[in-house]
Amino acid sequence: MTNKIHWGIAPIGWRNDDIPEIGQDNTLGHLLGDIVISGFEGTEVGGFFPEPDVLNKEVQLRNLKIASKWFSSYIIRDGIEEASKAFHDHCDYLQKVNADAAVVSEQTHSVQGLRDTDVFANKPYFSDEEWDLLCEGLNELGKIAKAYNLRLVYHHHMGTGVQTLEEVDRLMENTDPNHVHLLYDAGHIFVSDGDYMTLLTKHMDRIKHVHFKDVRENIMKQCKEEGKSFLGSFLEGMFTVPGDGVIDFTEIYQFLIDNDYKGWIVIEAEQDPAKAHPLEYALKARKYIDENLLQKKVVTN
Ligand SMILES: O=C1C[C@@H](O)[C@H](O)[C@@H](O)C1=O
Ligand SMILES: [Co+2]
Repeated sequence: MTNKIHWGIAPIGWRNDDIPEIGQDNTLGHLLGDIVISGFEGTEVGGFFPEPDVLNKEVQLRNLKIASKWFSSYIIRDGIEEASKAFHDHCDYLQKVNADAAVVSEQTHSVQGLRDTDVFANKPYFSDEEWDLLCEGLNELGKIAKAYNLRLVYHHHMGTGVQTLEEVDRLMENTDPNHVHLLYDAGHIFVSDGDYMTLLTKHMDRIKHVHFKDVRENIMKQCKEEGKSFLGSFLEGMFTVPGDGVIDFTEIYQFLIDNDYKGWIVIEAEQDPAKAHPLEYALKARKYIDENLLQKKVVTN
C-alpha cells in the first residue's frame, strides 16, 4: 500500500460501464493518452479494459498505475459463497494489475441501473436480516481481498441500500474495520443527503479510497423534480469534475491532509462524453487541483 496521495482519473468520463454504448469509440489508448496529457498518475479499471498482461503493458509504457476496479456484489441475492467465488476472480485480476483496492457496492435491489426508475424516490431499504447477511458477507470478502494484498473499500451509492449517512453508519458499525474499509464519494453523498462533510469527518478512520465527483446543483434539482433515473441524471449533466460544481473540495482536501490521508483520490465525473469533452474536463480538473488544492489555500503540515 502507498504512503502518499496519488491522483487518478476514472475512465467514466470517456466511457461508462453503466451505459456501455456511451463513448464506445473511445479506446484504451485514447483514454490512457489523455490521462498522461492531463497529468494524472493512474486510473481505475473500466469494463472495456483488456486482460491483465495487455493492460499492464499499456499502463507501464505510459508510466501509469491502476488504482482499483468496481465490483457489484450480490451477497443478499446470491449468498456469501456465490459472491465470494466471483470476488476471487475480481481480486485475482486486480492483483495481476498491481492495484491497491477492490471497490465493492452491494447491488441487490439496486435501482442504479434502471433506466425508467426515479432514483430520488425509489432507493431500496434492506431488512434487518439482509443487513446481517450483507455485513457478514462483506467481512468475508474483505478477508479475501486481504489475501490478494488488496483492500476492500465499500462504495456508498445513489439508488442502493447503502446510500445515506445513516446507512453508512450502520455498515461501518457492523463490519470489521480490519477487513472492510470505506470509499468516500463526495458527489454521491451530496446528492443523497445534501451534505458531504459529516460522512467524511465521522468515518475518516475507515476511509481508504476517495472519489472526487462534483455536482451541478441546478441540474440535480431539475432531475429530482422530473423524477429522473440515475442514468438519466448523469446524462443530463448532474455530475462534473471538481471546481465545476457546488462542492467545496478545498474543505474536503484540507480535512484529508489534516488527517494524514494516504492513498488514491480519483476524479470521477460521469457525463455524456458527446457533450462534455473528456480531455477538456480532465484538464479542467487538473487545473483546479493544481491551483486550489496543491498550491495555495490548503495548508500542508
Ligand atoms: O464509483 C462509481 C462507479 C460507477 O460505475 C458508478 O455508477 C458511479 O456513479 C460511481 O460513483
Ligand atoms: Co464513485
